[in-house]
Amino acid sequence: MVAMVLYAAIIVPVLCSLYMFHRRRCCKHPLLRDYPILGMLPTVLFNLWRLHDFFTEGLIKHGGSGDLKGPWFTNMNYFVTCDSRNVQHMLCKNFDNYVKGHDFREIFEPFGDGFIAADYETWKYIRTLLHSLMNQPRFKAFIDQTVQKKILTSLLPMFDHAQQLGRMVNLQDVFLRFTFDNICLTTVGHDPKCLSIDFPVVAVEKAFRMSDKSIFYRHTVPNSVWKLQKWLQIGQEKKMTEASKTIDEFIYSFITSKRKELRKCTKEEMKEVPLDLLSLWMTEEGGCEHNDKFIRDFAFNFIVAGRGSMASTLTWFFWLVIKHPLVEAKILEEIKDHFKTNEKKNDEYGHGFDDLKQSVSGEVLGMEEVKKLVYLHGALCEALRLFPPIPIERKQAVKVDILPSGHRVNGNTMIMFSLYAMGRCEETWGKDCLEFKPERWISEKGEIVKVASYKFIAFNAGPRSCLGKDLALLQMKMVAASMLWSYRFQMAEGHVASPSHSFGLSMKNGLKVRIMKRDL
Ligand code: HEM
Repeated sequence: MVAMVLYAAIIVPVLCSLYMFHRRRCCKHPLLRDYPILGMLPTVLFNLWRLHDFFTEGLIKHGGSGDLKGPWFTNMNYFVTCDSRNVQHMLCKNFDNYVKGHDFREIFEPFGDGFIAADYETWKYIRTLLHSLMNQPRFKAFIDQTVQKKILTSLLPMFDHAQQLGRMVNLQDVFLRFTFDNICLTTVGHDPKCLSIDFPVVAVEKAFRMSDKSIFYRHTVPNSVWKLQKWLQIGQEKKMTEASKTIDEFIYSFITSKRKELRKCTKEEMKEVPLDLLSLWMTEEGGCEHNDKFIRDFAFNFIVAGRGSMASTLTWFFWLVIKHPLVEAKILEEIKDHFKTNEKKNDEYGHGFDDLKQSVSGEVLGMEEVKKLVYLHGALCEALRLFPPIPIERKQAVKVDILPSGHRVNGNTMIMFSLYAMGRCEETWGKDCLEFKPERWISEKGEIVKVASYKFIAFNAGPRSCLGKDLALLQMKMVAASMLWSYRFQMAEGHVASPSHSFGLSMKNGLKVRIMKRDL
């Protein structure tokens, strides 16, 4: 017995020292204090309430990059960076060496083989196809008309109703509902009508929110924990399974009905099919030959890509604009200068659409019209710089590489880059980087200043950059212009804006506002 205790007294410290030595070797550039066994977890938990700002400060203090180590045995170890040279290297120059990887696909399992989680040939194939579909003028015209109708028939009437009743409205919830209806119309041609005056609970929209939550949860615990929960079907994993079932039923029902309709069509009739993305894809050469699961993954990924990011940007944009009345005044002045002195002409969608515009109160501008609103564009870019909807992205190195900052990454190193911190770097944005200044986006000639995408990173950079960037900016300008033109918004008393603990950068407790009609 005594021998055993003596043996343990020698072996345990030796093992601990070896472990510490190994840990120091692997963690040459610690970002935070590395505690025995628990790693950097205690410091992260202590600062959870201001995580993005905390990481921004830490990264800037350490020259833009460093190691983040999770507890022992969890394998939650990352190289973290906000150095735009590293990001340019990973996303553009040495793109092939940095993939989403197997771990990402496991965590993002509901995304299946869709473009968000896929790598290599599968990703390349879908990207090429999407690029050609999204660039068709008739698809852009379809989105333009869909958004205008949605603003006129759902968004503005809902604000009118709330304003008449003197009700507070949670703008974040409104934008999530609006963008969900809108992206469902764009993807499958169906309006789930989440945005209406009674704020209904729509099962499939609720399921998408739950799926977001579950994927975030998987980032916060070791893989073994959520996998065990999934196997036992308990906790958040049980909710994920239920949400996936609802989402799948929703998407598969459209795939089945579209297949049936298309089978009946002659070649000539094919040209007249609806212009939603799924119909367009399924009428492409070979489009119908993909199996249902492949088309389901495609639709799921597109709905996710087009939903949360716009809702998040609009929420932070309105919060910033409400806090900066001078910016609001300049946006209104710009709209007035361009449109309110002349008769607006917008008859390209025919009589039916014009009749609709006559029959509802409120104003809406089309995509061609909002292109002229440079200051509003700058204000939205500023919101995206300070509050990128996807605040952190992850990549996995395939082979050993030396980053421009001098850090070495090994094959399989997990890398995170903070888009949030990159928008707040003094070297890129100057001493006033924390200020909301739409003017920084406008040149002396009155044009939008072009910033390299690996610096203005909200839409990602390189071959995997956002395919919906231009459409998203135009749609958000249409929404913002029509809302600001007709209403004034006042923040609820005592409202504190802080990011919630979620995968996207949403606002904790939403954005509650009082609405007043604007007299111009
Ligand atoms: C404010 C709005 C938006 C922001 C900030 C944004 C941002 C991003 C980011 C950061 C990525 C890279 C994701 C990754 O690889 O992990 C991405 C990809 C993508 N986005 Fe957006 N997005 C927005 C709106 C949209 C909209 C409205 C659409 C579609 C109508 C869209 C379509 C796509 C597509 C198809 C990709 C995949 C590109 C690829 O993997 O090759 N996005 N977006």
